[in-house]
Amino acid sequence: MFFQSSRRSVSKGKLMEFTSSPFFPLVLGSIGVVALYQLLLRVRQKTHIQDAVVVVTGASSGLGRECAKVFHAAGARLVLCGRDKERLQDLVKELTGAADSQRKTYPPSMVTFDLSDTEAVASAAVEVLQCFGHVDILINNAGISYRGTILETDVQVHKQVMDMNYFGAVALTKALLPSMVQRRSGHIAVVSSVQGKIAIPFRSAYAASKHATQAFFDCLRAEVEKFGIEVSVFSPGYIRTNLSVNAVTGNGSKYSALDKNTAEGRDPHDIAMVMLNCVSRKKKDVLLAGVFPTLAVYFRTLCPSLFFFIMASRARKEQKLKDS
Ligand SMILES: NC(=O)C1=CN([C@@H]2O[C@H](COP(=O)(O)OP(=O)(O)OC[C@H]3O[C@@H](n4cnc5c(N)ncnc54)[C@H](OP(=O)(O)O)[C@@H]3O)[C@@H](O)[C@H]2O)C=CC1
Ligand SMILES: CCCCCCCCCCCCCCCC(=O)OCC(=O)COP(=O)(O)O
Repeated sequence: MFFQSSRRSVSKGKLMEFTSSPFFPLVLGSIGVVALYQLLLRVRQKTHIQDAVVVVTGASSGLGRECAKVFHAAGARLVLCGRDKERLQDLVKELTGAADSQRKTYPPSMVTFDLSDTEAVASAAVEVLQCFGHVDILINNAGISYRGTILETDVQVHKQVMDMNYFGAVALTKALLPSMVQRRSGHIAVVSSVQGKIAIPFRSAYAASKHATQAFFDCLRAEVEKFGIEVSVFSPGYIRTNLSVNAVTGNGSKYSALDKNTAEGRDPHDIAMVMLNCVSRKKKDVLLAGVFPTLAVYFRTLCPSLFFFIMASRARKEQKLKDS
C-alpha cells in the first residue's frame, strides 16, 4: 500500500516536472503539427465527387441503379450505361426530378450498348467520352450470374458469362484508359464478388469470371499507379437484387428465380453508400461480406484443405437437395 502510493506520487511528480519543462510545449506542438498534417493529407487524398464525371455500367437496376442515385446526390455528372433505354430514361427522369437544394446536381447522360459485344463497347466509349469531354470515375458494375453443374454446362455459357463479366469490363476500361493516362488522373472501380476470392460449387462460370476480374484489376492498379490513376475492387456478399433471377443456367436459359440468399442479402443502397465512401477515400480492395464468407476467404488461403472439405460437403448437400 505504502509502496504503491509512493510509486504513484513519484510518477505524478515526474509528470509535473515534465509538463513544466521547456520541452513540453515543443512535444505538444509537434504532436499537433503531425495530427494536422495527417488530417490535411486525408482531406487532400479524398476524391471530390462534386462535379466529377462518373460512368456507371448496369445502371438500369440493382446495385448500379443505387450507385447512380448516391453519386448523383453527391453532385456527380453521371453517364448511365445499360442495354435497356427505357429503364435508363426512367432513372434519368427520377434523378432529375429529385433535385437537391443543398448541393449542385446535374441531369445525367446515358449511353446504351451491350457490354458483351467488344466492338459495341469501343464505339460506346467514344460516346461516353463525348458526354462531358472526359471521365473521372468509371464504375464497372454490370454483371450476370450463373447456376449449373460443370458436367452439364455448355462451353458457350462459360464464354457468355466471361464475355459479359470479364471482357466487358476489360474492354470498356481499356477504351477509357488512354484519356485518363493523358490527363494523369482517373479512378477505375469494379464490382467483383466474394466469388472473385473464393469459388463455390455450381457457380463455376461466375466465380471464374470474378476471379479473372480481380486478377486483371490488381494488375491494372500496379501498372497505372505512375499515372495517378486509382483502382478499386469491390467484393460484396449477397445483395438484395434481381441478380439470381437474371442468372444464366447450363443450357443458356434464364434461371428466373429469386434465391433465398439473394432475397435476404444486403440493401443495395447501403452497398452503394459504402462504395461512394470507399471511392472517395481511394480504397484499393474492399470485401463487403458477413462473417462466414469473410472467414471462408481467409480459410482458402490459410487452411485450403479445410476450405475444400467445406465446399465438397456443400456440393454434396446441394446436389442431394436437387435430386430429392
Ligand atoms: N446481387 C448480389 O448478390 C451480388 C452482386 N454482385 C455483382 O454486382 C453487380 C451488379 O449486379 P446486381 O445489381 O446484383 O444485379 P442486376 O441483375 O440487378 O443488375 C445487373 C446489371 O447488369 C446489366 N447487364 C447485364 N448484362 C448486360 C450486358 N450484356 N450489357 C450491358 N449491361 C448488362 C443489366 O442491365 P440491362 O439488363 O438493363 O442491360 C443490369 O443493370 C454484378 O457485377 C454482380 O456480379 C456481387 C456480389 C453479390
Ligand atoms: C469453423 C467455421 C467455418 C467457416 C467456414 C465458412 C464457410 C462458409 C461458406 C460461405 C460461402 C459463401 C459464399 C458467398 C457467396 C457470395 O456472397 O456471393 C456473392 C454473389 O456474387 C452472389 O451471386 P450468386 O449468383 O451466387 O447469388
